[in-house]
Amino acid sequence: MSATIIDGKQVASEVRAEVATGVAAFVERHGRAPGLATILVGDDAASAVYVGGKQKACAEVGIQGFDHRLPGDATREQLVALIEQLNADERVSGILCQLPLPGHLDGVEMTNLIAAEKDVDGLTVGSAGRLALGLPGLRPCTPAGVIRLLDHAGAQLSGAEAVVIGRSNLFGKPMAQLLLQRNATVTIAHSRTRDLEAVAARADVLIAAVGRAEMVRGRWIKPGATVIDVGINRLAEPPAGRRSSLVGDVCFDEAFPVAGAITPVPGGVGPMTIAQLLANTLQAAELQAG
Ligand SMILES: Nc1nc2c(c(=O)[nH]1)N[C@@H](CN(C=O)c1ccc(C(=O)N[C@@H](CCC(=O)O)C(=O)O)cc1)CN2
Repeated sequence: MSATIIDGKQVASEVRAEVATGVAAFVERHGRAPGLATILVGDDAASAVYVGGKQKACAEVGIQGFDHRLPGDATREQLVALIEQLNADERVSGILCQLPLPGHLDGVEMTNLIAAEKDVDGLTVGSAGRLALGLPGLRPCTPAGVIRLLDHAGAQLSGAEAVVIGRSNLFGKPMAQLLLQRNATVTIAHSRTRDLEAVAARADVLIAAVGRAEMVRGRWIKPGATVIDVGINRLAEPPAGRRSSLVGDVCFDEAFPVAGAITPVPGGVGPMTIAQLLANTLQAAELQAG
């Protein structure tokens, strides 16, 4: 038996359709659209693609986009001034600062300047604290998107052994918190974890976010496990028999015959990040409107 493929593009399009309906209702009630301001500092090619995708997605669901670009040598003061301006702008319901920032700027410090009610990335200290305490709030987009995919796949989370490989603020830590809220038994594994393979092999739900192409091999996977691949690694050319040069952190061809369900790369977790951002922007607008 081989795995069911969890189609992130399809689930993301369902989320986008729900958001479009919600935005239309918001416009009807308030006579204005929710607004999302994106900030891109520098000219990192991948970040520019992601920000472009976010702006395009806003337009498609009726959210007003504000696309702010600063040069790669922008000063801390310039970025602080922009965030403060957007915090005060009533047309802006949500603000996100695309990560990573250039090395001279501190992503944690800058993100944390975003007003709590506009923190649609869910990355400020306040949002992270609310998540850790189990209080309602805006949740980081990729982990929230993964929960939606797991629910779509019918994964049983309560009581499940969940292993998250990766401990970033952007993904691993909030992912673990969301799984804990769903009563999973959660392990966060990382580069210093002893016998990572054995830890991974315990998982009913295995989530890989390590940033190393195809590191998770088929033998690491418990038969029937749900495998979520958060990695996006661009190879010089597509692997044999594939059209895309993007691969995940999981060796898909080895995992597919062992897993019960698995996300592909591309077309798995990635599309959920932007869909969830749209949902968070609508949620933020609704909360601000009272
Ligand atoms: N402030 C933030 N910065 C970053 C975040 C974030 O959530 N907030 N996440 C990532 C990048 N990211 C969004 O910003 C993102 C990554 C991947 C995708 C996506 O749709 N991937 C596609 C493949 C696209 C390609 O061809 O490269 C897929 O997996 O199918 C969307 C958004 C880091 N920074």
